[in-house]
This record gives sequence, C-alpha cells and structure tokens, in this order.
Amino acid sequence: MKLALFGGSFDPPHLGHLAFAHFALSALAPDRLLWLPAGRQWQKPDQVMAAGVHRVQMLKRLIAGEKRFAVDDRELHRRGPSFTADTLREFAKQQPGAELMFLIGQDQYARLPTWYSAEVVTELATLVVVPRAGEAVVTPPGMPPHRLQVLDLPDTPISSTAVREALARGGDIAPLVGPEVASYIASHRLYEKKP
Ligand SMILES: Nc1ncnc2c1ncn2[C@@H]1O[C@H](COP(=O)(O)OP(=O)(O)OP(=O)(O)O)[C@@H](O)[C@H]1O
Ligand SMILES: O=C(O)c1ccc[n+]([C@@H]2O[C@H](COP(=O)([O-])O)[C@@H](O)[C@H]2O)c1
Repeated sequence: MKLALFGGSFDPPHLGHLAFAHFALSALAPDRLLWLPAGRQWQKPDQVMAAGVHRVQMLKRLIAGEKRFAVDDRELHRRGPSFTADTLREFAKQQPGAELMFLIGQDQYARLPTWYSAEVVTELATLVVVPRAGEAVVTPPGMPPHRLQVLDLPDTPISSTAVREALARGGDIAPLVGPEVASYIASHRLYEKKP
C-alpha cells in the first residue's frame, strides 16, 4: 500500500495544488492520495483562515472525479496545533507497513527543519518535493536524515495569497481555482472583508 499525503492550509485550494497532486499520481502511482487540510497551522498565527468545513467543501469540489483522491479531515478535529509528525504517527499506526509519502513544495521544504519533531516526519515518510515559484528544490541546512523524491513539476504560478488578493480586487478567480471552487467562494461570500 502506497499512500501519498498532501497537507496544506488550502485557504483556498487552487489549480496549483491540483496540478501537483495529479503529477504525483502519475509519477508515484500511489494507491490513494489524501488531502489533509490543516486545522491550526501554527506557523501562520496571523492568518484568519476560512473555516475548516468550507476548506473541506472547496477541496471536495476541486478533486471531484479522481477516485484515488480523498479529503481526510483528521487535523481539523484535533485540538491544538496541526503537527505533521502527529498525523504521520497516526497513519503509521493505522496502516502498518504502508509506504507513506508526504507532498510539499520547496517553500515548505525550506522550512522543514523548523517543524515540530521534524525527525519524526522524515523517519515516517518519504518527502516528495516540487520546485515552487521558480525556486529549485534545495535541501535546507539542518535537515535530519531523510528520504527525498524530487518531482520536476512545471511551474504553476498560483498561490492562495494570489487568489485572496484577486478576490479583494474583484477579479475573476475561476482561472486560479476552477469554476466549482470559484462559485462556492462566491455563494458563501468567503474572503470578503468584514466591515
Ligand atoms: N502552485 C503550486 N505549485 C506547487 N506546490 C504548491 C503550489 N501552491 C502550493 N503548493 C504547495 O502545497 C502545499 C500547501 O500549500 P498552501 O495551502 O499553503 O498554499 P499556498 O498557495 O502556498 O498558500 P499561501 O499563499 O496562503 O501561503 C505546500 O507544500 C505548498 O508548497
Ligand atoms: O508540523 C509542523 O510543525 C508543520 C509546520 C509547518 C507546516 N506544516 C504542514 O505543512 C503543510 C503545508 O503547510 P502550508 O502552510 O504551506 O499550507 C501542512 O500540512 C502543514 O500542517 C507542519
């Protein structure tokens, strides 16, 4: 059993995430690829995120149609910060013998030595890393020993920040998130500035 795990704030999820996940399906052929929205991303303390239920609904709309994709909302139900080490420990216990792969972009890989129990993360999962925003994959100083697979994903210049900024300008976000997520955001009036 090969299990690919894709953790993220997904605030909102966008077509860059989807391109990464599809690329990982082709390159790694996992049995399943689980999308794990973070409950409380402790390294983004100032970001007021859309509620977990909305991020789950947006993810479901983004990934519809691919049977190997599913949303796993375990981090939303955990109290306290969402530590990836805790999540991987749970998967290792629930699926003994499964090969775990954790997907991340270079921006987060560069920060991985600052994660809680980074050595547990690297012990339990192979890191599958892609370049991000023109930054090639480079192992940061201070990384514990790890298994690394670099995927040569073509750059998709989209970020959740860019989506939120486009919304604030009143721009069309469908080219960034796809029509289903765009209409969910519009109908629930997500990311509108509160007066
Ligand atoms: N366009 C992209 N191409 C490849 N990887 C991406 C892309 N966007 C996000 N990722 C990766 O997906 C994971 C989750 O990202 P996240 O949900 O924080 O989105 P983001 O676009 O980076 O958000 P924000 O702009 O709010 O920081 C991270 O590992 C990140 O590196
Ligand atoms: O465990 C940690 O200490 C830790 C610190 C920063 C980020 N992460 C995880 O990395 C993933 C990507 O985070 P982000 O903020 O880029 O969406 C997501 O699953 C986060 O929970 C995990």
